[in-house]
Amino acid sequence: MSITSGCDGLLLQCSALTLVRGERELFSGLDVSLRPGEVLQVEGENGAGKTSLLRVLAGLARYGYEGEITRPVPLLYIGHLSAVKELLTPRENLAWHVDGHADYRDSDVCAALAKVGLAGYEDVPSHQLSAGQHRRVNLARLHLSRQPLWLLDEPFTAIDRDGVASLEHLFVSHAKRGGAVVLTSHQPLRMEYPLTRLMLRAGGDL
Ligand SMILES: Nc1ncnc2c1ncn2[C@@H]1O[C@H](COP(=O)(O)OP(=O)(O)OP(=O)(O)O)[C@@H](O)[C@H]1O
Repeated sequence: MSITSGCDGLLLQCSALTLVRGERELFSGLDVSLRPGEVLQVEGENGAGKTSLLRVLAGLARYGYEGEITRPVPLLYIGHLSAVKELLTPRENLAWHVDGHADYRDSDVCAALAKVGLAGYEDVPSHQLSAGQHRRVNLARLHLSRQPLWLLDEPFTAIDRDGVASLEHLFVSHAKRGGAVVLTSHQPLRMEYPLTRLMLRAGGDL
């Protein structure tokens, strides 16, 4: 995969971001910029605004915020809730996500499922999968991704220790290829790669 960034080398930029949910201002004056090769971990206690921030950065929230956000490159957002359709199999779920990209083959889909440990589960109805296997179906999208920027909300939820290590390895590979990753997580990352950390504090302090 070759990755092209914006003209100033940025994959994402937001300036003076203020986020309001309900009656509460979650934070204000937040500046974030992502360059090729960066991994940013967003931290903070429950309710601090991590999911809200990622959704705004992904362009999924149309109101409730002020500030300027520039997204010069395609991005992949994977939220913390399961996007897996229960009536479809893992193979059908992934195929649905890449629908419209004629150059993805069924073998690519199966290879992505194998990389997240789901070889042999391709055609099992998704409602028969465990919580961690559901999560892995979602995360298999990373192996098919051509988007330079990944925004991942709690990617390690329900994932076992080996799965977490594989994901960390995948993030580092993506960053080394010139991509960037923003992820939320309550747990410390163990990857041997420079990490930028952003702590959100409930009440608005950054
Ligand atoms: N649609 C909404 N309307 C009103 N308030 C909301 C909405 N979505 C989120 N909130 C509130 O915004 C705050 C931040 O929520 P958010 O989900 O971004 O936090 P978080 O840091 O991701 O939390 P967690 O670690 O528990 O996942 C919470 O107080 C939540 O109740």
